[in-house]
Amino acid sequence: MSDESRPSPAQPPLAPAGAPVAAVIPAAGRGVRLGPGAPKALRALNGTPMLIHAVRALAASRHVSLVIVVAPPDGAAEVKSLLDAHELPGSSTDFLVVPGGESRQESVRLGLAALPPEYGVVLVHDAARPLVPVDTVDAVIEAVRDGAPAVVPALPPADTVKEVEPAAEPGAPEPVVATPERARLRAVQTPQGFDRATLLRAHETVTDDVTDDAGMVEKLGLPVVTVPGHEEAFKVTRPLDLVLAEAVLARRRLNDGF
Ligand SMILES: Nc1ccn([C@@H]2O[C@H](COP(=O)(O)OP(=O)(O)OP(=O)(O)O)[C@@H](O)[C@H]2O)c(=O)n1
Ligand SMILES: C[C@](O)(CO)[C@H](O)COP(=O)(O)O
Repeated sequence: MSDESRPSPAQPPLAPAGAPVAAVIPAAGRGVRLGPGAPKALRALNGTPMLIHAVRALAASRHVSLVIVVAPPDGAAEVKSLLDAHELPGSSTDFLVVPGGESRQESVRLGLAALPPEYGVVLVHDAARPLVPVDTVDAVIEAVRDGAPAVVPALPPADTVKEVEPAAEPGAPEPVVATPERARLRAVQTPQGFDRATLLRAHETVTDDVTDDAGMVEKLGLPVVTVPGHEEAFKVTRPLDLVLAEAVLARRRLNDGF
């Protein structure tokens, strides 16, 4: 039998079951769309900084053993103090804080530069998604450990989506170019989960502007899969999102004393 016709041995999973999991939390954005104030990740939700909610959400997974927080460029010391002041009772998760960069992509890259070698699975989670449920975090981890190089939590859009020719002036009418078939569209959230080598390669090689890390893996030509997202994993972007986040926290307090 020639080498070519011999059946190839099964590929080992990229990130085998039990591979240690680290999470990078980009938290260095200004939050321009939220309006004037402190950097978005440091603004309070129910009296606690949004970033602390996000860190707790990731550390709630028993699989996550390291969280790397990417702080506003001049705010690393403040973020370290915040983490010290908001201990996570019963958690064995370790923390690192590094200063971030000009763009989300650069902030994630700076976080990855601090990643110790033993972590085979890496999650990237927006500080601006402070209320993601632990089940969503665990579903992403499970899919990566099952062999997917890149995993994104996703939800079907509630609205019909149009492709337009963007107007030069904000608010000017925009010609509609197409109506993509809604059943094939998904709105993606974080945490996005990756086999470590895949994510590092994506950040080393892809230089185009992208809005999420999975998009970089797509540019490498590698498969990205979705798992079900969650409505509470929404991104706090505009002022109304703060109202919604406070309402979700109030409902959790009523339901389970969180
Ligand atoms: N230079 C940047 C820009 C963004 N982020 C992080 O990326 C996540 C998603 O970005 P987004 O919600 O767009 O945050 P901002 O960039 O802060 O928002 P805006 O565009 O309104 O300023 C946030 O957790 C944000 O802190 C980051 O770490 N570094
Ligand atoms: C990564 C992300 O949250 C996935 O939906 C999103 O792409 C971030 O985009 P933003 O424009 O930086 O908020």
